[in-house]
Amino acid sequence: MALLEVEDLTVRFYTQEGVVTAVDGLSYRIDSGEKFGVVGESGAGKSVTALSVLRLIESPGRIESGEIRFKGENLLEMSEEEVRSIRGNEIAMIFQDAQTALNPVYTVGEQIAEAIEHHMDYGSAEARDRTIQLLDRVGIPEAEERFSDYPHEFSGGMQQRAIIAMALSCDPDLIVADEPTTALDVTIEAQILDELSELADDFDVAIQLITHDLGVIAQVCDRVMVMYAGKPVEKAPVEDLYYDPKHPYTVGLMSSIPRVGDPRDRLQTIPGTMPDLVELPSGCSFHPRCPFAEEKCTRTEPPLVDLETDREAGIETERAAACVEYTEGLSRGLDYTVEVDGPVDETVRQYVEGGSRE
Ligand SMILES: Nc1ncnc2c1ncn2[C@@H]1O[C@H](COP(=O)(O)OP(=O)(O)OP(=O)(O)O)[C@@H](O)[C@H]1O
Repeated sequence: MALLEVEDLTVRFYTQEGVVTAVDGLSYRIDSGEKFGVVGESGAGKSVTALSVLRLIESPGRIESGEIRFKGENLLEMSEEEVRSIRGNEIAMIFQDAQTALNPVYTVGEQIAEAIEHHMDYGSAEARDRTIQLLDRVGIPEAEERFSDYPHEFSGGMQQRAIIAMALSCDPDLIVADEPTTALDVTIEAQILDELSELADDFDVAIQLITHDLGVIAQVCDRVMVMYAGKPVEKAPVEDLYYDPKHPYTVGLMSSIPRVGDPRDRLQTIPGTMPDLVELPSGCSFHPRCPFAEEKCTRTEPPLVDLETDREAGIETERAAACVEYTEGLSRGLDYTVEVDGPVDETVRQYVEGGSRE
């Protein structure tokens, strides 16, 4: 059984500008111990998806429909109390901004130990020992001494490590990590991603990793879902996505990953911006930005198609894409080639060695 199954999830925000459909009929699954990536530009609906899984959508937002099954139980039908006991316990979260996750008036160690005492029913000495072990395990040197440091005495990278320790402290089954390393220096980012990936294996915890950066996905994830304007446009095992992307938007995201020896000194981005979610373009939402778009793309909204069965993709799908090419067929087809130099999971490291991000 999958650990998490999201089925046909729709989330809307009722704003003064109109009704924003931030997530639209989204389905996916994450298996136990699996590292699942969600990627897309700003406004794709990645964070809203993550907040839905934690049942943290607040007014003016509303989960309109769908099911979110965690270990077979629909989170959307649970009482607030039941959800609270799952949150932070069986499902932990890591957000981008360490400052909001760590309370400045308590020491780092106290905060983690308190979470352990609260969720795991440990005594204070045991909780302290476990905290020190965890701080050490996430790569904080002299963990015993650093237990009594305040958050401001930690560097940004160390704060993020402490947050990872906090997330792991209650032995969760799933960690939802939303842009966990975006605020960090590129070299530190690569180190922390490596460790996160290793820790997930060691602790047998699944990860839903949210990022706008396919290089980050490459370093950590097994499978990936690419989102655009609230919908999945492609789902694939990470290697397949890199070597053989099926959706033009994925190809656009890939061209913004720098590579070693690449003469470009700035990231290429996909021309145009994410559409207004109150009023999406007709047909395929990506068509105004798609270099392969034809007239028919303005008429038909392509469903996510399972590329192995040619049927509409369900939550179990391994390889799927939502492009007119896979339903009606484009008259000129999708004409691109992809060149990947070296193993996929070294992409990030290569570019760290190759130069700076800007
Ligand atoms: N509190 C809110 N009020 C109104 N609209 C919201 C709210 N939160 C999200 N939205 C809408 O949902 C859309 C998707 O937001 P979401 O944060 O999930 O995007 P994202 O893919 O995570 O991008 P980012 O990387 O910028 O966080 C936003 O563009 C916005 O229109």
